Amino acid sequence: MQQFSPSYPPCFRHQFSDQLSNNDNDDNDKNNHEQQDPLPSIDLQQINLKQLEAACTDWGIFRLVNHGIPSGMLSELHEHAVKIFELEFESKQRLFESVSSTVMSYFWGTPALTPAGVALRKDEGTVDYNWVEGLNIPLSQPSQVDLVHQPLIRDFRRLLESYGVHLERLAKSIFGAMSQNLELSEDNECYLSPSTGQLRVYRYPRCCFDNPPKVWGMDVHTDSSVVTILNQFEVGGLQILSPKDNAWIDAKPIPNTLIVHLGDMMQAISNDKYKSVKHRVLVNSEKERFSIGYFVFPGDDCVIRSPNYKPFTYPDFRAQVQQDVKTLGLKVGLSRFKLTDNVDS
Ligand SMILES: O=C(O)CCC(=O)C(=O)O
Ligand SMILES: [Fe+2]
Repeated sequence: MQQFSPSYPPCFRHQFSDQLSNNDNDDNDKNNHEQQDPLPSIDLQQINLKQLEAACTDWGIFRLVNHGIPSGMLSELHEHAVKIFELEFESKQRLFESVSSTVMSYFWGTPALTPAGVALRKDEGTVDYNWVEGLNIPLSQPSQVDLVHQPLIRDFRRLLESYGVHLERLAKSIFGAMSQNLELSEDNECYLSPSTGQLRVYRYPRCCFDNPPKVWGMDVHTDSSVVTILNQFEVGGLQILSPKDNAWIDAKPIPNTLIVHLGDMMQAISNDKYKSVKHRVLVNSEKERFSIGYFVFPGDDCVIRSPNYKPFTYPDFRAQVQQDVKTLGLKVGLSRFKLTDNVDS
């Protein structure tokens, strides 16, 4: 029998036999290098508007190549993330209690957070954990990083800020090209507000259950953002629901490529022409998985006007999502703002 690491939150510390259980993801990992990548690919240095349009309408997700982020920066991010998550759980909690959530906050069990970075759970009922722990880093806040006395957090925050500068550049280019395709006017510039950028660094602990119920690293959802730019390190597990044939497909990690998801705000901005793609993360019994997501939103005062929707702002949307998660335990999403009775599929 092996005991899971003391760095895991107690609810993830299960004993398991060395003989590993059947896990969907084991097969995925083995086949990762053999399967052909099904996702469309966009070259950031020469964005082909036609290809981008097809990726946005047919898929709502694409792989970004030639993004210009040095690979050394990505490995450094990975090293820092490992170092922090590997701290003993109780010291990790104490460490994050000592810094402001405007710098970095720590959560586990759910990716749903309040604007202040606190994990948001359903009021009552079964506790239904996602097998994930994470760090939330709002890039919008003046970081005050010089005032942080914890070198581990201070240095990681600095590195994340440099990474954030690259991501802002990427998000602006992608959004600019999508705006051209959608013929958005200059009045709609506020639809993407880089000051809302936020990073999430995740560790998906190893997980082994001999018996279902099935546990998810992150269960099926759409992102609320305009766009999400995701970097997954080495270990796969991300799956997307292909809008083409409604089948789950692996979005495997390929070195030096990033994954771009269109989020709910982009679906609304495009009046449902582009899709906010459904995705989920599988658990893995053999390896821990790390990823970093960048999420960017419309400006707080920016009203989204789109024929299929009531005019709404991102804070209206976020408040509705938070209320639904608290009371229903799930995000209802865009259908709350639709003018017709057409509920999202
Ligand atoms: O870790 C991943 O690959 C995906 C994370 C994700 O979907 C999210 O944070 O919304
Ligand atoms: Fe997501």
